Amino acid sequence: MPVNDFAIVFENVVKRYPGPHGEITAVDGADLSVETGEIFGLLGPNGAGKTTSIEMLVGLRRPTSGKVRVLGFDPVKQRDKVREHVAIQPQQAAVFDQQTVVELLRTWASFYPSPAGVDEVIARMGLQDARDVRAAKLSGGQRQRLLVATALISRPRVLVLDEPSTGMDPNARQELWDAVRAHRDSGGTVLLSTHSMEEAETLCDRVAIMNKGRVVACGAPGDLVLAHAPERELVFTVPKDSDLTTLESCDGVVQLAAHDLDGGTRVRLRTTDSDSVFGVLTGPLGARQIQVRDAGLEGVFRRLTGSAFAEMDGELETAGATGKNGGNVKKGAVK
Ligand SMILES: Nc1ncnc2c1ncn2[C@@H]1O[C@H](COP(=O)(O)OP(=O)(O)OP(=O)(O)O)[C@@H](O)[C@H]1O
Repeated sequence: MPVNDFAIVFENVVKRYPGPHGEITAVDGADLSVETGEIFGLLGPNGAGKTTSIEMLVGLRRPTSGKVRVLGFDPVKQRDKVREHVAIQPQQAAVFDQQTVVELLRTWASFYPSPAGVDEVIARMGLQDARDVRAAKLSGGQRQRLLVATALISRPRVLVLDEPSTGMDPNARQELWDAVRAHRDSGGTVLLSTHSMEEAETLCDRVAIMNKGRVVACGAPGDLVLAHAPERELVFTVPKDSDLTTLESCDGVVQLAAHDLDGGTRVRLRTTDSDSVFGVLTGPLGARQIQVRDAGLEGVFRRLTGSAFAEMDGELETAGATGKNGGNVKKGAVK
């Protein structure tokens, strides 16, 4: 796809800030491209460079080097064009506390030549009950949704949200997600930063994981899990005194723990090749109550930015032998 067909393009983007002990490299050669009509998530630990990237995207900061394009426009040189088509949720300070939700959105709508309908945006953000409530009296979640509503009022082609669900309860978050999806479904593009793996997995078509100013992985959440965190944990029940040696010798088995219960033996197994294990489970072993869990995006994130698969460790406290694949195959307590 030619560069101009992407809604957002970063090519080898570097941003350095002056610091007390020399320059700080906030973004260190980042490359990414966001297609028109997708919900794209930026993930990364604190200080990874997400906010700096967003600020460069909307023309608030100039890259030290590299190329940033939004809808084909240079956000620094063509800031007016970018303002016309790209909206970012404003910061809290931009909300006038004494205005009601409807008054405030009417004010925002007056800034644009062909704004969205105020009541339509109120409904889309689930703010009907708060329509005539002053901004000062809104809950944290309502206020956050109002900020996103002010961005939607301009009918942006690209909607940029910096940690939009912060402070929202599950219902408010669901409404936000529905509004973001509706924006995508009507042809818009969304770029959002988030610290919530659930938000990234549930909402985003693709995500980029940033670490130390670089994009270290990019793709659909499911594809990233397959590529970077292939381990699966399987928990199942087999008849008491089953011979587990065939299972232990399956390709990819990393760890196995077994614990006798009243109705059989409960087994917890970690493997990088669940297909090879499944044949044995459903065939000779006659396993029941099979549960499968992957590490999700959380596992990818940990692996690429720090520790790997830590959430599964510690649950398998057992003494054991070494399996065929070199990992520890352990037998003992399973909770
Ligand atoms: N105006 C600034 N001046 C100097 N350094 C800055 C400035 N803004 C950000 N930084 C530094 O640049 C790096 C990247 O910061 P940035 O805020 O872009 O990261 P982030 O991924 O958004 O982090 P968070 O998740 O905490 O918001 C950090 O080391 C930060 O301290």
